[in-house]
Amino acid sequence: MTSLLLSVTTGAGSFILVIYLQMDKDVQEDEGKGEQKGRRGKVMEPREKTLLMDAEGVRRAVTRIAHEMVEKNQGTAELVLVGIRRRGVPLAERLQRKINEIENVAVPLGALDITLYRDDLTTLAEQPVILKTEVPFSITGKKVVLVDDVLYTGRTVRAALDALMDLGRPQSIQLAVLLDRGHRELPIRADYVGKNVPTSKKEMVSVCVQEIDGQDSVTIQERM
Ligand SMILES: O=P(O)(O)OC[C@H]1O[C@H](OP(=O)(O)OP(=O)(O)O)[C@H](O)[C@@H]1O
Ligand SMILES: O=c1cc[nH]c(=O)[nH]1
Repeated sequence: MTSLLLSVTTGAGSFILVIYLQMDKDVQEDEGKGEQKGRRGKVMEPREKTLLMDAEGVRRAVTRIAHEMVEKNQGTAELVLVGIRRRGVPLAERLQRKINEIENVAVPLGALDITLYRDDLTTLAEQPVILKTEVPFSITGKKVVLVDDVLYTGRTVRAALDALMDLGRPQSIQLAVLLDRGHRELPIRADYVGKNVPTSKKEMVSVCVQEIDGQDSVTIQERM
């Protein structure tokens, strides 16, 4: 309850007038509890997560991309997969397994850490964690498919291209991502996309994979 104190002076003297203001019942009851309320007193959840892909959706996207890769490259000759750490790596492993199911061929698989190639390396507040780059085969002359979970500004992929070029001279480089959320800052596009999702820059997309996060999902929410 909110009250208003008014000092009133009349011919009969001065007195204090107390006016009690009636508020929306649900606002009134929750007053002082520190929760964020809407105009009608309802608790607002501006950072609510929305599910964009569940485990089944992720599985279907990986299966479709594997088929598209085989189709586009007319088989698996000279094809190699390189996942960008961290979540691009388990996705690349799944694509490798799927391609094996389709073509009965185990295409070579590598993992790339792009940290030292990031264009914001010198401005990072914390000491960056450098993970291992493991590409145990020559990429020279190969059709490399880079794999990552999210494509946003394109800066991670730019760094990955530089990291790859330091390893050899591929015949071509293609890009596969589970989710493309737009807002590119560089002239980069994906050859294979699990799902295109128009987003606002205020939003954050999170990909979870079983191997790292204990479940497969893609969610979107407002940034904190
Ligand atoms: O197109 P971009 O603007 O570069 O964004 C995409 C990258 O952002 C995420 O990685 P992040 O740098 O957040 O690190 P993470 O792999 O540890 O999640 C994601 O895994 C992509 O690699
Ligand atoms: O929303 C985003 C942007 C970059 N990287 C992500 O993983 N999510």
